[in-house]
Amino acid sequence: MGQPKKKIIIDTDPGIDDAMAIFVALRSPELEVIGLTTIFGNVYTTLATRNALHLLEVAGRTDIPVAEGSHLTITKGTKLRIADFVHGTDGLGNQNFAPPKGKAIEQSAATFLVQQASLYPGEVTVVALGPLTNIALALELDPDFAKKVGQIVLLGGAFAVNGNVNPAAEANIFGDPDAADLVFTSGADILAVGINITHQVVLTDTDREKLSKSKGKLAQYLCKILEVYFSYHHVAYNTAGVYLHDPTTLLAAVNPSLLTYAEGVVRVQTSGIMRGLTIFYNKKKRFGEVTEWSDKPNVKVAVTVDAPAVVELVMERLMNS
Ligand SMILES: O=c1[nH]cnc2c1ncn2[C@@H]1O[C@H](CO)[C@@H](O)[C@H]1O
Repeated sequence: MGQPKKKIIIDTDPGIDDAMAIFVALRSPELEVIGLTTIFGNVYTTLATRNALHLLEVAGRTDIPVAEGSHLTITKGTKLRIADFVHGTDGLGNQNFAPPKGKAIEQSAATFLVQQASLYPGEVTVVALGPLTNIALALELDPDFAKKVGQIVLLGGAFAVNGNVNPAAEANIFGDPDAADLVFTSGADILAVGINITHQVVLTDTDREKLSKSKGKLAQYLCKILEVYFSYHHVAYNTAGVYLHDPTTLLAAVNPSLLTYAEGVVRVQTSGIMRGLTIFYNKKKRFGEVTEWSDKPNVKVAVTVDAPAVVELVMERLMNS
């Protein structure tokens, strides 16, 4: 008998790298995926829900519930920035798959998150792969959510590096900076994986070729949808490979020793030209005056990653899938 499986809920905006992360999760014996919740980001929320249901059907895991998340930011903002230019207009590499047969459950994402965290206090890990609106709504819905949730492992922020939306902001934080600031200062056990980490984790053309030789159904499926993601990286970053944002974050939840992290306070810039900027206070200086970082709870921010080990794990779990 091994360790008990870690219960996880993946909050997701699928998304090509989300699809990879979901499949890696379903192929990780350490995890029990107890639900998917959906959010806008790579696509609008309605399409994120459709894609989440579709991916579970592809993987033969329609037993896993999907709860639809917010269509608006936490401040009821409707002007959303959608990264369809990264993932294709359908979010899954312009493959125009048939609509899923299944439906989302009645509960909203926030209600589902609160319910599961209350059902299994301290045991549920939320892996947040999109803007943090649903998590912030869960915190608003239940003031004890921060205490009840086991850990929130989130893909977000650009810590001491440029963003990917603009030099200041990373896409998930930019998607809902007010929600992100609420989550970072909530007191929950948070591990943030920023693009300072995920830009080190590259799936190369050679890896993709290897994946394409796999007989696995999921590996074959991913090779199809990856084309658009590779083209975008080639043009935008001039790389012969793609960044494994979401799979890296998922694996951080499986095996935290793939990363090292620092502890301190994170605040998010919510307006102006640096909207979405994440600033980490490392607590090295004791400031004489009260700052916006004073008396806020610590979070963990990843600072190094064993990138070859992450790529190897992703490949290993997908090759036989
Ligand atoms: O250039 C980009 N603009 C917007 N979103 C992006 C870009 N590159 C990747 N992502 C998406 O945003 C998250 C990481 O920030 C990932 O989910 C990734 O798919």
